[in-house]
Amino acid sequence: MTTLHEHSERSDDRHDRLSEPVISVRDLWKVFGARAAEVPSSPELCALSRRELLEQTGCTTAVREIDFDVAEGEVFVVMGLSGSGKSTLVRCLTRLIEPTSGSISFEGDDLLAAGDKQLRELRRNKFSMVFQHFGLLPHRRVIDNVAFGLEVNGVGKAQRATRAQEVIELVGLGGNETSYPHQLSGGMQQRVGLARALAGDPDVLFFDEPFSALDPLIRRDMQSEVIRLHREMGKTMVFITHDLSEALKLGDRILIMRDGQAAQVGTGDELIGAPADDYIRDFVRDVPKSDVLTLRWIMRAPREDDALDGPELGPDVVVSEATRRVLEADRPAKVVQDGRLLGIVGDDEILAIVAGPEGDPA
Ligand SMILES: Nc1ncnc2c1ncn2[C@@H]1O[C@H](COP(=O)(O)OP(=O)(O)OP(=O)(O)O)[C@@H](O)[C@H]1O
Repeated sequence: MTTLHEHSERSDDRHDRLSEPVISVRDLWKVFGARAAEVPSSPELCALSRRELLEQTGCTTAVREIDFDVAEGEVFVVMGLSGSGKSTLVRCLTRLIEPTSGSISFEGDDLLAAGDKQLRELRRNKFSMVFQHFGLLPHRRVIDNVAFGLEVNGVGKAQRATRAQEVIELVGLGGNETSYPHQLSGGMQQRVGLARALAGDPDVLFFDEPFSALDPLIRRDMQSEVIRLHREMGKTMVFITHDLSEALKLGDRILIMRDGQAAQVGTGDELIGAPADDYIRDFVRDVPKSDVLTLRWIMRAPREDDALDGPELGPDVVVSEATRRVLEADRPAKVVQDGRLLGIVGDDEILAIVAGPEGDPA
């Protein structure tokens, strides 16, 4: 499994970004089938299993009672197994699929009330998508693929060439402007996809399993690239994946879906440190906890015989990064925030996570 250090570097500024949500989803349902509209408000139909519902009504509930907010500048990951409803949910957020019921607001406006014209505007100026299969135009050079959205939006030739060149450099594709997609590797093609998505300076980037088709090493490069771009540009991102390590690496918060429902929404350390149920516990079982859990999760109250002059560390420092300092010190580390002692962490707390038995931290 990949190490998750990038995630930990990112977590420090996570708490600084509380603001009005960019996207706000409440009680969202998407049911497929002729009788779809009946399902959300019918206690009898809601009580049926997926299979029973399908047999009795011909309907499939892909998204069920989902609530979440995405904050400005947040990377919000939607993850789950195949068929759990990830794509349907995210397509509802851009109205590529019409939800059956519930509400979605985008930048404070009711997205479900938007007419065709408004939707076109939103898709042109506010949303961008990056897909698994790149969606590049084969007969256009890299620069023309990147500039395509700008061209559609009526941006003049000189201006779109300048902007396309800018984003091409940004994603590390400088020198490949005149290549055709088939002349590029999968990773480079996906960089073109990224550049194209960034060209119009959207408010939100939606990623639908963008790296699933790439080799593992290229995939890691691309994940790091997304983290770097996010650091540089601070864009709000909604990212679908079925890969937990990818979710933990990229996500400020992660929504884990199961059979259309939200099994848990939380930060990586919340999912690992406080799994909502056995399903999540099982899901996160193989994650190296020391790479995700922070000192906040393992600290304990000081005892009378504890020396309180050990090294000071913040509560959001990841265990794997604190390990050496704690083990090298001859007294426990103090977990301190804003000058306040929150708890202490000694060798035992560290070793229970780094070397300890499989299972949840105490
Ligand atoms: N157009 C449709 N008509 C009927 N059922 C659908 C339709 N689209 C999706 N579904 C069903 O809704 C459920 C959720 O599908 P969805 O594609 O959103 O899941 P997913 O988590 O994105 O899966 P994957 O990772 O395989 O893409 C599945 O049971 C799927 O069969």
